[in-house]
Order: sequence, then C-alpha cells, then structure tokens
Amino acid sequence: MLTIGKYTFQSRLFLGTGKFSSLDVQREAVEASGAEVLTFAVRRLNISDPNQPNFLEKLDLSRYTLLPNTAGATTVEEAIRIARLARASKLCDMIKVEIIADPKTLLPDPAATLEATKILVEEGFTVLPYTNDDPVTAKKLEEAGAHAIMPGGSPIGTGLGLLNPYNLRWIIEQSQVPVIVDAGIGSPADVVQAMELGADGVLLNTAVAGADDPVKMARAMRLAVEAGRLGFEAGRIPKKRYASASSPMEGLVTT
Ligand SMILES: CC(=O)[C@@H](O)[C@H](O)COP(=O)(O)O
Repeated sequence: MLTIGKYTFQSRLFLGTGKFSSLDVQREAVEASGAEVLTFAVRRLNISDPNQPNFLEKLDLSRYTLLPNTAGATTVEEAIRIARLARASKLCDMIKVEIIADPKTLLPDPAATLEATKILVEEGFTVLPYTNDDPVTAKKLEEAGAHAIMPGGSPIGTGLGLLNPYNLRWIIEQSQVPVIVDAGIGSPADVVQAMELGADGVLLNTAVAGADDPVKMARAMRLAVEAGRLGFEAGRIPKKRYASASSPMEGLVTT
C-alpha cells in the first residue's frame, strides 16, 4: 500500500497519458498497467468547453486518481496558476509540480520548484514536485512540506534509465515521504532497478506510449514494479568478490 498525503494506492505505477498513437491504445495500455494514478498536462486538457475533444475521453475517470501536472510551466507563477486552475476545475487537489528550466534537456528548475512547492503546500494542495536527482534539493522539498518527492531517473522522454542510482538511493534513504522515480525510464529493467533501490513507485509515460506494443509494455511495467518491490522487500544477497559453492560440502553427514 502506498500512501501520499491523504491518498492511498495499491499500485505503485503512475502512468502518463500523453503520446499514445490513439485513445483506444491509451485506454488499453492504462488498463494493462494496473495504474491507479494517471497524470496529464493541465495545459493540454480542454477544461473550458466540454463539447470539444478531450484526450482523456475514452477513460472511465471514476476508476482513477488524476494527478494533474504543470508541464509547460517555466516559472513559479505559471505553475501556481495551473495548479489553481486544476483544483478549481475539480480535477484533483493533488498536483505534480513540473517547472522546466531548459527546453533542450527539459530538466527541472529546483529553486522555482521549491518556491512553488512552499506556496502550494500552504494553499492545501497535495504536492508532488518533479525534481532532479540532487539529495539536497530533495531534502529541502520535503522540509517545505512536499507529500512525495519525484526525482528524475534521466531527462524526460530519453529512455536512458537511472543515470545516478547512487543519488537516488540517498534520496530514498533520507526521505520520510514517498519517493517516486519519475522520467527517463526506458524499459522494465529500469523500473526493477528503481524499485529494488527502494523507490516507493515510478512514474513513466514515453516507455509505454512509444513501445512497439504499448499494451504489452504496460503489462511488463506493471510486473516490473511488482517484481522490483518484492525483491526490495525480500532483501537481496550482498555482492561478493569471490565465489562460494551453491552446494557447500560443509556440514554434510559422512559415513
Ligand atoms: C507524463 C509526465 O509527467 C512526464 O513529464 C514524466 O516525467 C514522464 O517522463 P517519461 O515520458 O520519460 O516517462
């Protein structure tokens, strides 16, 4: 069970809803992923005119918790405005704060993210900031009241996996709130690695939406989250420099 603020979830896989080749594929992939939390850019959603096409229209939204995100924001003010708009539109009071500092790398702006987090926590939102893999920033976000920390594995959409597992492990070890590894996941192996590090969950989009078979990949990601979490809970063996026989002779009774 994963608890973020007042919300609890069985699934530890958070799925993005963009980039799918069709809304039918999106619906099937969401179903196969077992995700309970779906994220989307508020800026892409048609909030004002219900008669216009809506990229979430094929989903039975009553089955999911929506996690609006502030994608597209480059300043604190924009992120705050988007978050307020999402809450006023009754989407959810949970918000993924995403403030991008650089259009080429899409890396987040840690200072702006921290400031926006403080304001939104103050306003009563459940705040999940997308940040870099710096443990110092992660700590500051937690102290500012963030309900979960979402460090990037690697830049959004790259599929490069976890570029700095050491930092991610530090963030996981120090955090008293859930850590959701977000962005850059390329394959189920990346998911297993994040979950075995002790991440409380992962958020991904491109790896599923861009796969040759998104529905099959969504299922693979679901299984990877479960396998990685089980492996973490089970406790892996320590790595050793030298071999030890799998069928040791010591202790055997000889006649
Ligand atoms: C959907 C969303 O919120 C993205 O900004 C997120 O960070 C996922 O990144 P990937 O597409 O790399 O999985």
